[in-house]
Amino acid sequence: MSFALHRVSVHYPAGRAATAAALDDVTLTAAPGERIALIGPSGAGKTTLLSVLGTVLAPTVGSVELLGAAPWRLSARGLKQLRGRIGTAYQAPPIPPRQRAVTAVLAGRLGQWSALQALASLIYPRDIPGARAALARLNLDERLFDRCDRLSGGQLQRVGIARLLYQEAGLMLADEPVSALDPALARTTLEVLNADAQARGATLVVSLHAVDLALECFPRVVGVRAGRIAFDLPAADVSDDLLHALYAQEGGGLPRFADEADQVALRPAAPVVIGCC
Ligand SMILES: Nc1ncnc2c1ncn2[C@@H]1O[C@H](COP(=O)(O)OP(=O)(O)OP(=O)(O)O)[C@@H](O)[C@H]1O
Repeated sequence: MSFALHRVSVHYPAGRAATAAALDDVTLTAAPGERIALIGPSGAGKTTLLSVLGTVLAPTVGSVELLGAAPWRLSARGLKQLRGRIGTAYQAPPIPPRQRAVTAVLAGRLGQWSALQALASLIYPRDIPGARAALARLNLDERLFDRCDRLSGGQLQRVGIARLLYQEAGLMLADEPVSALDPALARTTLEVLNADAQARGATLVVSLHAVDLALECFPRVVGVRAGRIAFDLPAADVSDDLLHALYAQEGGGLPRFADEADQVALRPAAPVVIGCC
């Protein structure tokens, strides 16, 4: 098993009532190599779920197993090692503004390097060809030595994804990783992530605002609503009715990347041609 969440609930310490748990009794498992899209309305709990999978958050209730380990029973050293095997790409990558793209990408392996190696790499990047290759997969290698505060939002997202690729984690997580990219680039980028996970047998879990990208690019789609799993299905089995129920509170429109004019027919009548993944 790549991960197993059993009856996991998360209550943020801000003093919310028990009925407003960010995650509410969630059970979810994935085998190695599975590629999963998380979809659901704003506030549904997608980021919270990814935070539990990334060991950023411990559940208030329930058990978590990640890559064969129970993270919250590990020693500090064991937890650090586990975190080195789990990678996350963020919508707004937490990269120091003055950091160069090469250093930001190499940071993907900080958890796998000794403190000395990590420190030395901050002074002189220790694997420039590796960073260049990761950026090249996203057509960004010409920005290798650029400072991150001189990149656009979309370029910065791709640096964050290059860092995830460079890490070669067994469990790859991404929270809205292509929100700043145009549709064509978003699809290509998701294709790269999927291909990487497939080639290495890694598990990939990606939250997406755009339902059409989720259905086109991922074999398994998990709908999250009000902190619960609304459905967990092969993409081909996700019906328009399920999607409209998932997004009912959003006024009926389904969030998608493709042209906004076509809000009604989310799914083509014929099977989706997966130009993506
Ligand atoms: N740090 C926090 N403190 C208190 N409540 C929080 C915190 N982070 C999230 N929440 C609440 O937890 C619930 C789930 O939030 P979460 O960010 O996981 O949803 P999401 O599905 O990722 O939303 P979005 O698509 O808008 O990013 C929401 O009700 C949110 O208000």
